[in-house]
Amino acid sequence: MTVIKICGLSREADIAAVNEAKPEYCGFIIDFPKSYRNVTAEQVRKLRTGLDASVVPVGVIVDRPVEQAAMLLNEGIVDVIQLHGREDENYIRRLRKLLKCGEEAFTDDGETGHGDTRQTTEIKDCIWKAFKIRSRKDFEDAMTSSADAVILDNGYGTGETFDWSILEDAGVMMQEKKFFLAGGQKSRRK
Ligand SMILES: O=C(O)c1ccccc1N[C@@H]1O[C@H](COP(=O)(O)O)[C@@H](O)[C@H]1O
Repeated sequence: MTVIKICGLSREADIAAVNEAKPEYCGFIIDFPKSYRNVTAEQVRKLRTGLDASVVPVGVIVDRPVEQAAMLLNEGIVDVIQLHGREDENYIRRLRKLLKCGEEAFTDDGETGHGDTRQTTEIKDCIWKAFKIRSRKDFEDAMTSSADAVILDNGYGTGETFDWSILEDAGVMMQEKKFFLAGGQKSRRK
């Protein structure tokens, strides 16, 4: 299944545009001042109130403390966190432990302690990890990540694609892991 994320929202006009386009996800670049799309968590909290409920908000962070990543999810500022720096497997493990949803022990029949029937996947698919792809090895390493989804990207919002020929014949691997192809996406790209 193909899903779309529109990233870099910072103004109410961006929210209005996303509400019209209705991608599955939209992204906010949080506390990364080098980006002209940079916003604070407080701005996201406010912008989110105007977001259509069908669009899932994603917080994009770069090498921020793990406690901040957990706070953004636990306080419901965003529903998904996209780790776009040098965060490693240890970081992802620590983040999972800090998540409130992680405390909601699932019973054997897959229900939470609150008696609701949410599926495990809905609750846990909230950690994405971005990888800068320069070689086949970069791609293969990305596919072994314990993140719930991986972002295959050229860099930090450069607006440019990486060499997609690296993914040639990778069909089977790409069926085993949720991934996003990022960087320089154009509506008419084939
Ligand atoms: O968009 C940014 O400014 C940005 C800054 C720091 C880290 C990630 C950033 N964006 C993410 O990068 C990819 C590709 O974006 P683009 O197509 O190159 O603009 C995307 O996932 C954004 O979320």
